[in-house]
Amino acid sequence: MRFKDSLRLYFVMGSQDCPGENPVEVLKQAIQGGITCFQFREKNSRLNGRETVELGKELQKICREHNIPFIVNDRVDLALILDATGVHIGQEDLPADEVRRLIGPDRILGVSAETLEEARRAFADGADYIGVGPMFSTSSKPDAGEPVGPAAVRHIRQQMGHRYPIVGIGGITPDRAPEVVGAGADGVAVISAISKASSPLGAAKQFLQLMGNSTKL
Ligand SMILES: Cc1ncc(COP(=O)(O)OP(=O)(O)O)c(N)n1
Ligand SMILES: Cc1nc(C(=O)O)sc1CCOP(=O)(O)O
Ligand SMILES: [Mg+2]
Repeated sequence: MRFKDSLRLYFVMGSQDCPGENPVEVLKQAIQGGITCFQFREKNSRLNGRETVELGKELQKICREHNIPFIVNDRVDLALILDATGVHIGQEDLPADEVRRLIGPDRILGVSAETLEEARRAFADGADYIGVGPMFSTSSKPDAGEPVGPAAVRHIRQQMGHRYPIVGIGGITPDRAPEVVGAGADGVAVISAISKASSPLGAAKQFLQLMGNSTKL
């Protein structure tokens, strides 16, 4: 499977995203439901460094057992400690070209991009894929800006062509996912619609069912 195909249903989660639930169980269910990639995003959480590494190891093990790419958000140090598949960084994080140097050629590098200029720069700096968002309003990331909508994906895709992997993120629910892939994204990245669903397994299934064979422009 090409990495691009792993972006179809990209689940992003940290312990802060599933209050009252065990993140390990949430991830297991999401995998049963069919997620294709996972990002460990421990952000403003209550865990200390050691607890973060311990949780990361548990989640990484489950991903390995199911052949799911395991991406670490923001932290190159944690990605290296966990021997992660890759790392995802945003525009306010370390520069993408420096991160590429640190992680080497074989790990996956994801970079957030809102505009065509940021998208071009990300790929020039060594990104394997970009995360474009927020697609819709979101309560999972208080510092996310105004929604850029699927139109931002459409614009980047039309200008850059089909070679570049793109995932939409932010406020995406199963019923809105087809708009995002219809605009040209390879897939959707999702926190709360899976982590806070009464059944993460059912939610993941619903995403895949509704996206069906929705194709890119
Ligand atoms: C797949 C994906 N896309 C975008 C983001 C957002 O990254 P960033 O802008 O650095 O914000 P934080 O996630 O660090 O709050 C992402 N994490 N994943
Ligand atoms: C982590 C993240 N990044 C965003 C961006 O726009 O770059 S929006 C976002 C939060 C996504 O969570 P939910 O699926 O619950 O809306
Ligand atoms: Mg970040």
